[in-house]
Amino acid sequence: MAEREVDVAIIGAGTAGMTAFRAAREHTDDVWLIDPGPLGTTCARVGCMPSKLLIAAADAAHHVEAAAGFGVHAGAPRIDGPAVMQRLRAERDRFVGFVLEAVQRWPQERILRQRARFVAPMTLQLEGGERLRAGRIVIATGSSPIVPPDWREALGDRLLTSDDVFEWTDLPRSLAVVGAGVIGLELGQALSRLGVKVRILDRGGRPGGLTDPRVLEHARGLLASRLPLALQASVERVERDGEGVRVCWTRDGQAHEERFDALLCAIGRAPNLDGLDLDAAGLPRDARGRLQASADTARVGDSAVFVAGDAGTRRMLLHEAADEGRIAGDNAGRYPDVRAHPRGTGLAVVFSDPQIAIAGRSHAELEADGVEFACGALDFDDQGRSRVMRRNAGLIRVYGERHTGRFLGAEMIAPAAEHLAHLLAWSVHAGMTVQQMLDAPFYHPVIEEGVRSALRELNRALLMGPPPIERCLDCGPGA
Ligand SMILES: Cc1cc2nc3c(=O)[nH]c(=O)nc-3n(C[C@H](O)[C@H](O)[C@H](O)COP(=O)(O)OP(=O)(O)OC[C@H]3O[C@@H](n4cnc5c(N)ncnc54)[C@H](O)[C@@H]3O)c2cc1C
Ligand SMILES: NC(=O)c1ccc[n+]([C@@H]2O[C@H](COP(=O)([O-])OP(=O)(O)OC[C@H]3O[C@@H](n4cnc5c(N)ncnc54)[C@H](O)[C@@H]3O)[C@@H](O)[C@H]2O)c1
Repeated sequence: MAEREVDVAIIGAGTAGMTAFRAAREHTDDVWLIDPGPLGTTCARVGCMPSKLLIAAADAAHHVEAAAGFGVHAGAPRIDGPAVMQRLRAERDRFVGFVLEAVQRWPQERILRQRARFVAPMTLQLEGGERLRAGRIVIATGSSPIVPPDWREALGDRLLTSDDVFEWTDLPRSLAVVGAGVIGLELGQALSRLGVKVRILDRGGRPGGLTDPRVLEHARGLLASRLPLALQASVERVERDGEGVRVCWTRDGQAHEERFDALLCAIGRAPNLDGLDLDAAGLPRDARGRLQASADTARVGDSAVFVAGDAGTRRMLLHEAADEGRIAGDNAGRYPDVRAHPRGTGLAVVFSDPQIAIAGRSHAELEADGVEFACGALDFDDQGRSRVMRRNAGLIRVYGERHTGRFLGAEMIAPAAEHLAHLLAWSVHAGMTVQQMLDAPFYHPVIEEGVRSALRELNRALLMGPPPIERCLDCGPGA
């Protein structure tokens, strides 16, 4: 059997694998990227980009309906499903094209379009029969939607995941969405706004991954008023009903049953490790069979194997995959001179309406770490600029460290949360105190004035500032 000795083998050519490839090649040319394809990354093909394209169409429909609140009457929007999906797929293909162009610029002989699995420590078997013995290996195989096997068996092709949605040529009439995590909320709300009869069911009560009890309570009420959302709903049975599906669930002791065209399963994603035959790799794994890599080196134990992106155990987010790919690739390239790279500040955004975001450390993380912290809050109901735009719904809570006044993080369901969260994550990243943030300029009238009000309350709670002046003039009317 052909066996090739190589310096670095990278399994998976998604975002993490591609950044790892680039970083490792700074140290050696003998770097091999292995992926059966289709290339183009989850982000561009079936993730971040197509989901945001669907949300953009939904927002357009929503703005038409919301215009009446300003006295502007455009009539009921007519949704052309095939046109919505056609634009989505065309733009999606454009984004995928950019990724493919980048791969095509690399030395093609170093890209092996095959699936890999371990047959021994540091030895990979490729589908085509060849074996690679690698000095270092980066595992960047991404993740896949979790689908209960009995649901798949019962529903067949009427069970969909986010991987299927962006291939649609038209919108369905109705859809059960199971899971109100990031994917369920984003896709469920967008489809609902595009006229699909949607019901979102979640067995838990933490939509969008929020952890702050007050923000959570606010979010539950706000989302339930805008979305067909049932939290703490337990799906008891799913079955095929002709061309559609029947979903039976219970909530508060009450049984419900409803028929839909299909069921979108959005109950989480699991790292793609099953096909790797990790037992043969001799790598330490946790109780769930996942690879535990050091956050700042991406290295698994004291092995020469590194993990990056969704294949690891940290947050499944694009910028995390890119960072980890860079760290894993750099360390695989320079091995054994492994270096620690400080990790970026936490930042997560759900593109629902209102958006949900966590910047810096979450409430749950601060509690788990035993940090002494205080909170400030602002309800956007009366926030000046938000009210002007009829987007005055949401709550932000900001956290600061007692004794030092250091700003630690925030959770929110808020208008323009994607922007507020960046501002706040950057403040955490820069190590700012709450007072330093308050000394920075705030324009008027802007949504950020709401953040200032929350920070003033926080500074007071830290005993580092005066009591906020109710309806103060420099906050702008209503801020
Ligand atoms: C619907 C959806 C929306 C999202 N929206 C956002 C968003 O708005 N913002 C955000 O930050 N994140 C978002 N994400 C998450 C983000 O897309 C992922 O965190 C990121 O793309 C993961 O990149 P990766 O490199 O780890 O995996 P991938 O890009 O999936 O790459 C993994 C690669 O490994 C290959 N592979 C697997 N097994 C093998 C094997 N045995 N041998 C060889 N190759 C193999 C696969 O073919 C694949 O090409 C979204 C995800 C989804 C599903
Ligand atoms: N905007 C973004 O950044 C973005 C967008 C989409 C996806 N992503 C990434 O993809 C990951 C996966 O997203 P996801 O939404 O699939 O997972 P998730 O972990 O965010 O949410 C899964 C939800 O499903 C619920 N659930 C689990 N089992 C269930 C069951 N049997 N019945 C009913 N509900 C059940 C859970 O309570 C949870 O609320 C996210 O964690 C995120 O990292 C990010």
